[in-house]
Amino acid sequence: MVDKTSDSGRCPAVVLAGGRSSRMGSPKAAVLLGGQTMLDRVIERLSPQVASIAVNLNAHSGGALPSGHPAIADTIPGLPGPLAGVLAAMRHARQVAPGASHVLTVPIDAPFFPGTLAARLQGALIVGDEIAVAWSLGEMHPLFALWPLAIADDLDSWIRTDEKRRVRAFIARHASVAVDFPVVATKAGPLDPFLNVNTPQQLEEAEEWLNRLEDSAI
Ligand SMILES: Nc1nc2c(ncn2[C@@H]2O[C@H](COP(=O)(O)OP(=O)(O)OP(=O)(O)O)[C@@H](O)[C@H]2O)c(=O)[nH]1
Ligand SMILES: [Mg+2]
Repeated sequence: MVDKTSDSGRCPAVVLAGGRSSRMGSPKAAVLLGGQTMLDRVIERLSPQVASIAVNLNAHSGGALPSGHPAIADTIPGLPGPLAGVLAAMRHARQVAPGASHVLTVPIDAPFFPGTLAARLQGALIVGDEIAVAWSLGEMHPLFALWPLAIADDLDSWIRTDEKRRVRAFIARHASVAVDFPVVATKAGPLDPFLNVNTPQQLEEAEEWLNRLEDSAI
């Protein structure tokens, strides 16, 4: 059986922010929601859950961000798609947390993701070497996942050969467990905790949810 976690009992995490943000029109990491950048918001939500946080910025040449978290480039430059970021996350985790069996990934554009994300994904591992993936409302959220570091070499060769590089297709190659997260009950109705903010209009909607949520802890 593989260790479910790092030595601290918490896993390392990587925020996936290496996309083009073409629908938003400007980098989503720097977009403001409730007066805070999306990156700061995601880091704030993730910090109590994990052992360490790095940020995948695709072609970024490395170094630290203003928040002090390391920025990591894709390990295979020029291959589009989020799996390039997942691979970079696996390689990074192997370096910074040699005892860890998995790395958690969280995309930059889902500002209300659960505060129990890491604990519930880790707790769902059965044998210990599976991918644990978040679901809500009957839909898979494949970038909210705990990835076993042992499958990094398989991902490395698979993304070089499979042109579509679909995240779901890669998950289907391996043992996985699904973890269902409930909607968040608010006075204004149910909120999908994985609400995705890709466009300026969705950003406005997220701002409205934030105002409604002011009194309710999520
Ligand atoms: N490293 C890396 N990450 C990516 C790439 N494309 C998408 N991602 C990440 O995958 C996640 C989901 O992708 P999208 O929601 O489509 O984000 P996006 O590609 O920035 O936005 P669009 O250009 O509007 O599709 C985001 O967290 C991105 O940062 C890529 O080419 N390389
Ligand atoms: Mg998105």
